[in-house]
Amino acid sequence: MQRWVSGHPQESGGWALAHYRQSFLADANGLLFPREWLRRQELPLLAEQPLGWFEGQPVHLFELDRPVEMPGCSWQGLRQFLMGAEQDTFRMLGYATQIGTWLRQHRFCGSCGGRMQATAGERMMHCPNCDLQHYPRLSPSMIVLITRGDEILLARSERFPPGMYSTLAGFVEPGESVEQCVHREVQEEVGLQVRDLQYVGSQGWPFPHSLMLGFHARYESGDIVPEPGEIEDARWFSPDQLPMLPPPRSISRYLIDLYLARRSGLPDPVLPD
Ligand SMILES: NC(=O)C1=CN([C@@H]2O[C@H](COP(=O)(O)OP(=O)(O)OC[C@H]3O[C@@H](n4cnc5c(N)ncnc54)[C@H](O)[C@@H]3O)[C@@H](O)[C@H]2O)C=CC1
Ligand SMILES: [Mg+2]
Ligand SMILES: [Zn+2]
Repeated sequence: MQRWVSGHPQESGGWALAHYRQSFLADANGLLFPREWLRRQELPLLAEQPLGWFEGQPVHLFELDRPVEMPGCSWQGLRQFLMGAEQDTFRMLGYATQIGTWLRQHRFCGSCGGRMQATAGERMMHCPNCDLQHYPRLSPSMIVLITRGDEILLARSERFPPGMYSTLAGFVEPGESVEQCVHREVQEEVGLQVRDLQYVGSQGWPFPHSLMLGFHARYESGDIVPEPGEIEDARWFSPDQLPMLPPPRSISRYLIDLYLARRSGLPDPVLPD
C-alpha cells in the first residue's frame, strides 16, 4: 500500500512541511511537524496549501518567504533525500517541492500583473482580474541510453559529482515530438545519429519540475563531439568497465540497469514510481 497519497485534505490538524527553495525545515523527529504547533511559530508564510495524506494523516505545505532559523532545527535540501529516504517519503517531498516552487513563482499574474489566488480543492492559481489560470508546471524531457554493440554511451556535465557519468537528457521544445527531441538532443550534445528508439518508461523528477521520458536507442553514425558548455566528456563504456553511475532511484540508472540485466538474461529491474 502507498503511504503517500496527494490530494486536498479538509480536516484540521495533521502534519505540515515547511519549505523554502527545494529545502525543508527539519528537527530531530524529521520533516513533518504538527501543523497546529508549526502555525503557532508565526513563520513568514508565503502560502499554505493542502498536499495530501501521509499514512492517513493530512499533510499541508507551509511555503516560506525566507529560511528562518529555529532552535533545534536545520534546513535540508531535497537532494539529500534522493539517496537516503524511502520511496514514499521521497515522493511526498518531491511533490511538496514542486507545489511550493509553483506557488512561489505564480504569486502574480503573468498577463495583467494582478495578485493570483489559490483555488480551493484544485491545484490551480487563478487571476480574479483577468481570469488567467495556472496549473503546476511540468517540463517534459527525454532521457536516452545509446548502445553500440556491447558498449553504452555515457556523458558527464561539469555540474555532476566528480567521476559520475549519466545518460543523455534534454528538454522537449515546443512543436516537437519526444522522439524528435531525442534525435535533436543527441545530435546537439554528442554529434551522433541514433536509430531504433524504444520507449522504456517515465518518471516525475522534481529538480525542478521535469517529466522524464526514457528511451533506449542504437548508435547509427557519427563521431562523438561533446557540446561545449553542456557536455564535459562523453565516451563509450564497456559493461564490465563502468564509471560511477547516477543514484539507483533515477530513471537514468534504471535505463542502464535494464540494459545490463537484459544483456545478462536476468529479470528486468523495477523502476521506482
Ligand atoms: N531522473 C534522471 O535520471 C535524470 C534527470 N535529468 C533531468 O532532465 C532535465 C533535462 O536535462 P538537461 O540535460 O539539464 O537539459 P538540456 O540538455 O535541455 O539542457 C539544459 C539547458 O536547457 C535550458 N532549460 C532549462 N529549463 C528548461 C525548460 N524547462 N525547457 C527548456 N529548456 C530549459 C537551460 O538553458 C539549461 O541550461 C533536467 O531537469 C534534469 O534534472 C537529467 C538526467 C538524469
Ligand atoms: Mg542535456
Ligand atoms: Zn491577470
